[in-house]
Amino acid sequence: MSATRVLVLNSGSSSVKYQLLEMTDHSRLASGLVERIGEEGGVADHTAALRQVAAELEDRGLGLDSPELAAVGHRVVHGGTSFTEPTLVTDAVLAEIERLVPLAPLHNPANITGIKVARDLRPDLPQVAVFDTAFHATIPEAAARYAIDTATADRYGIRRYGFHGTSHAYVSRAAAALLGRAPAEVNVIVLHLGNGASASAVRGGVCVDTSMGMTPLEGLVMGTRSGDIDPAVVFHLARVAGMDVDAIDTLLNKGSGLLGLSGDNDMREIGRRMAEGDERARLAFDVYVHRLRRYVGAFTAVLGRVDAVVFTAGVGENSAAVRAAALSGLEGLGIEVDPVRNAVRGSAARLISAESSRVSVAVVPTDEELEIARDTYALARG
Ligand SMILES: Nc1ncnc2c1ncn2[C@@H]1O[C@H](COP(=O)(O)OP(=O)(O)O)[C@@H](O)[C@H]1O
Ligand SMILES: CC(=O)OP(=O)(O)O
Ligand SMILES: [Mg+2]
Repeated sequence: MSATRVLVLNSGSSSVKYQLLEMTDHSRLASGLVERIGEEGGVADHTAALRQVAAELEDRGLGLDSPELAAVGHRVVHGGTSFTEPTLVTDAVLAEIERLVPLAPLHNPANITGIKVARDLRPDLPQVAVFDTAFHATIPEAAARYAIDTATADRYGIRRYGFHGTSHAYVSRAAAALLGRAPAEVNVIVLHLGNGASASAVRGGVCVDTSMGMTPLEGLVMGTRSGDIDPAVVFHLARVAGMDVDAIDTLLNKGSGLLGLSGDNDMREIGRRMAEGDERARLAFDVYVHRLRRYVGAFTAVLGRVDAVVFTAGVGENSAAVRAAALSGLEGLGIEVDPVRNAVRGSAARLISAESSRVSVAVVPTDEELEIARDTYALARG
């Protein structure tokens, strides 16, 4: 029996998502989610969560001991400058991912635990790390550098890395396919709007800019993260409000964004409240879409010529209101959304631009797990 299956593990700060994929036809054999890790009513920690994943697969006759399993692919959020491609995990690779923990304290520790548990269960199996940052490694220095002292920046790894790379890679390719063209021929702005959110500018299949920075805090307004903010706000909160660094970190990462503005981090809830005339919800929505429009303008300038603006992830795939509002008034940039097409719901990649729009506007469902599985399988097969 040949091994043609890949298990994908996406360990987040408080959840573990998994998918088991058959790579000959890309069918999904199993998928699931363990939530509320470390919270009341949830499992104790990531080790317990991963053991639960293994047990769930075992119960369905799809356990990690299956000879059909070719490899395990792990989403690793931060690869720093060390990892720009999917990488077979060795002790040295694991040590380097650990060294990068200060750059992604919420994410990398969970990813490391996932790798260790899977390796303990199947030491003979290739474990592959697929990095959120890798697709952004092509961003030129002019866009990746922050304008701070170069020696300090280099010493502490301070630069733009970018995240959600597997999604930006998958979606920019799928958008080219939707336009019936090769990725090398098209310039695309991808708007990945999930709980975390980021925009990227992709020129001919190569990423040239992105909104997230050294960490996943910069850029767009997110569910609980502020996105762009004057860095002096941090000094002000420390000096005037007397907050310590950890409290400010928590405020900006977990208590800001839609949640901070309105009390709700879920765009569906914002929509419901807006329909009832709730002004805080309206303001949160307006701040969210204003930031999006700003990045579309900026990345239009970065790319020079834009063939498509593409919406993806939970909000991007489902919220016609966000899509319409974010791109309203951009006729001058050749961007026009067709209201009827935009209102159509569905799970397929689709165009929502008007006939007269110079730039195509599309909705393309993302599939980070499939992208990770493909990268993993390619590497495991050698
Ligand atoms: N029908 C919908 N309308 C508006 N927003 C939606 C809808 N369905 C899901 N969302 C939003 O998608 C977000 C989650 O996106 P998702 O890509 O699943 O997140 P994650 O980053 O956790 O993978 C939620 O905050 C939710 O507000
Ligand atoms: C990097 C990042 O923001 O990931 P997520 O959207 O899963 O929080
Ligand atoms: Mg997601």
